[in-house]
Amino acid sequence: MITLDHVSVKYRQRLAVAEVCGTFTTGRSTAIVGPNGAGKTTLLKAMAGLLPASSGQIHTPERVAYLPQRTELDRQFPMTVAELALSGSWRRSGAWRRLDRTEQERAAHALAHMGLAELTNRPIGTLSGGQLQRARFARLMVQDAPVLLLDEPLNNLDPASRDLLLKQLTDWQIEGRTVIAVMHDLDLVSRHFDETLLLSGTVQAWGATAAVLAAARAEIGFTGHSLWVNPLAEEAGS
Ligand SMILES: Nc1ncnc2c1ncn2[C@@H]1O[C@H](COP(=O)(O)OP(=O)(O)OP(=O)(O)O)[C@@H](O)[C@H]1O
Repeated sequence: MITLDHVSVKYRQRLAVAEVCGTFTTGRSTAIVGPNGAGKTTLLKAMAGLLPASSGQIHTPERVAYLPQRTELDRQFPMTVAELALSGSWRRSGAWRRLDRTEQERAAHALAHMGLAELTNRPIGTLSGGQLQRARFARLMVQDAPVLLLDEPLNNLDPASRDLLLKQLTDWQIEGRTVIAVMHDLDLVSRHFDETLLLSGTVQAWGATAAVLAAARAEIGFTGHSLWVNPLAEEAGS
């Protein structure tokens, strides 16, 4: 169970996320949704331990794996697809220790599962967007963490890659892992996530997906592409 207790996160003096309180239950999936600039990525990074909370407490008793948004920068690392997947075993093998056969087999299995068996020796810079995201998912599979924090995992993908990764999200849920993902596609959210956190600087709603999305649509017309006002952005005068 991950608990957020009055969590706020600032960039310099400016609040990006304010007073978030709530619980992510072990084994449940949660979508974090909200308009641009709502603080979704910021909250996920804070939960991954990559940004400090400026106030409040984040309790994450279990090990987390974090998938940042995909960017062009990802392609610029001089590594192969196999090396990317294998880097998920870092915690078990240590940065400089020789990687044993078990870890290599684990990475090969994850890549095959992601349909990348033929591409293992390719530099990641030569992959398509969908192939790269599948390789990044293979790395997550190798990490084998009980909690997955995923930032827009299904954005801008070809249909085949999207379906494959969606199935992987479902498999992780069936395995009892806690899946927390920033999502923009509310149809996918309504079909695949148990709970939804609607964020706009502060928590607007958090609970069962059907109820949160129904309230969001009815009360504020939030469609996933809305121009809904972020109160923290208003405060900052932007
Ligand atoms: N590194 C940074 N330095 C300063 N301000 C930042 C930084 N990263 C984000 N912000 C600001 O914090 C606020 C929240 O940004 P964040 O990226 O968390 O939003 P988001 O909900 O993930 O948005 P999107 O849906 O557009 O990805 C925004 O006002 C943004 O401009």
